[in-house]
Parts: sequence; structure tokens; C-alpha cells
Amino acid sequence: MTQDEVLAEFRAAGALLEGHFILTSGRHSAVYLQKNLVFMDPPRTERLCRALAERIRAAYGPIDMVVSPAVGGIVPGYETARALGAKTVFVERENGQFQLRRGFAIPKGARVVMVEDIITTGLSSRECLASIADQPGEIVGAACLIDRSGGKAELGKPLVALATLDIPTFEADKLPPELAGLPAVKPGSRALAGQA
Ligand SMILES: O=P(O)(O)OC[C@H]1O[C@H](OP(=O)(O)OP(=O)(O)O)[C@H](O)[C@@H]1O
Ligand SMILES: O=C(O)c1cc(=O)[nH]c(=O)[nH]1
Ligand SMILES: [Mg+2]
Repeated sequence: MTQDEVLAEFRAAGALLEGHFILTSGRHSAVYLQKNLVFMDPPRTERLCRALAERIRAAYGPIDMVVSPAVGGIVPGYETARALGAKTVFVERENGQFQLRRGFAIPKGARVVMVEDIITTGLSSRECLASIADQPGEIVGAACLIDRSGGKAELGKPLVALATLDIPTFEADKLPPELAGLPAVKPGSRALAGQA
């Protein structure tokens, strides 16, 4: 699947949003990729995740388990695992920190890939990887549907992305006038600053 085809899936799902968004990193952007509008269509999600699984296999070889950060990573993690013939688990926040819960564990010898939906700064991916670093399995790399950092996000592991975009983000106190004049919305699940 080409990058244009990936973006066409997001566009057809109405998932390329424009406005004023507060991202999970606290940075602001005029563009938000609302992946859940993609994931509400299972065949669309299957097409994207099958393509991501092909990239993962080519980059890392056979995979036994996918680990994803909740909430956004759960659906693509599951669907990519299905295409890989792998198991799938997720980490979720407890007191703000990602953790494996629900009896999930990564067994010794398992070859693991972390699957994210969207990567902006790589913060959530790094937090996810850190949360499973003490598990006995081998984390061979990371993957995402869209890397909007333009390839600049550093995860400490190799990364494959179905599409790589360079979408500007801004610190809260350095907004361009066109953003400063618009009310901001925060679509993601990470707590707002000051909350648990
Ligand atoms: O690379 P980053 O700067 O961390 O940004 C990308 C993260 O932001 C979104 O998650 P979010 O915390 O908004 O919640 P969600 O998973 O519920 O959408 C997305 O699912 C990634 O996990
Ligand atoms: O950085 C984010 O929080 C983020 C950006 C984006 O485009 N989509 C998303 O789900 N999260
Ligand atoms: Mg997320």
C-alpha cells in the first residue's frame, strides 16, 4: 500500500481533521488524524493493518506477539496481530503510567513488535516500550500506521510506518496567530495536565 493509498483511506473515513488540537504531548496542531473514524470500518482497518503486517514481517521477520498502547493502539494492534498470526496484548494507564494488566504477560523467547496508531513525538511509544522492558520477551521493533513526525521521533527501537508525514506542531505559548484565534480541543485519552 502506497503512502497516497494510506492517506486516501484516512480521507475517505473523514479522519483528516483541521482545526486547533491539543495533542497528547501537550503540543498544539492545526491537523488531527482521527484514527477512530478509520477503525470504525473493519474492512478499511483490515486493509491498513494487513499492509502494516507485511512491512513488519519484511523488517523484523516472524512475530509472536504485538503490544499496543491503549486506547488508540488496541484496534490496529489486534488487527495487525491477526494478519501476522500473532498474539496481541495492550498496556493501559494506571495512575498515568502504562502497565500490562488483565493477566497479560510477554513470555520468554517471544518476538514482540509494538504497534501504535499515530506517532507524533514518540512519547507514548517510548512510554509503552519502557512499560514492557522488564518482560522476558524480545522487543524487536516498533510500527505505526502514520508517523507524523516526519521520521524524527526517536523510540530507541527501529520503526516502520505505513506513511510518514511532517505535520507542524507548536508549543502552547508559541502558537501561530491562525491557531491562537481558534478554541482548542483535546481528542485523546491522556489526562489533561493537572489530572491524575
Ligand atoms: O507520539 P505522541 O506524541 O505520544 O502522540 C501519539 C499518541 O497520541 C495518541 O494517543 P492519546 O494519548 O492521544 O490517546 P488515545 O490513544 O486514546 O487516542 C495516539 O494514539 C498515540 O498514542
Ligand atoms: O499527537 C497526538 O496526540 C495525535 C495526533 C494525531 O494526529 N492523532 C492522534 O490520534 N493523536
Ligand atoms: Mg494513543
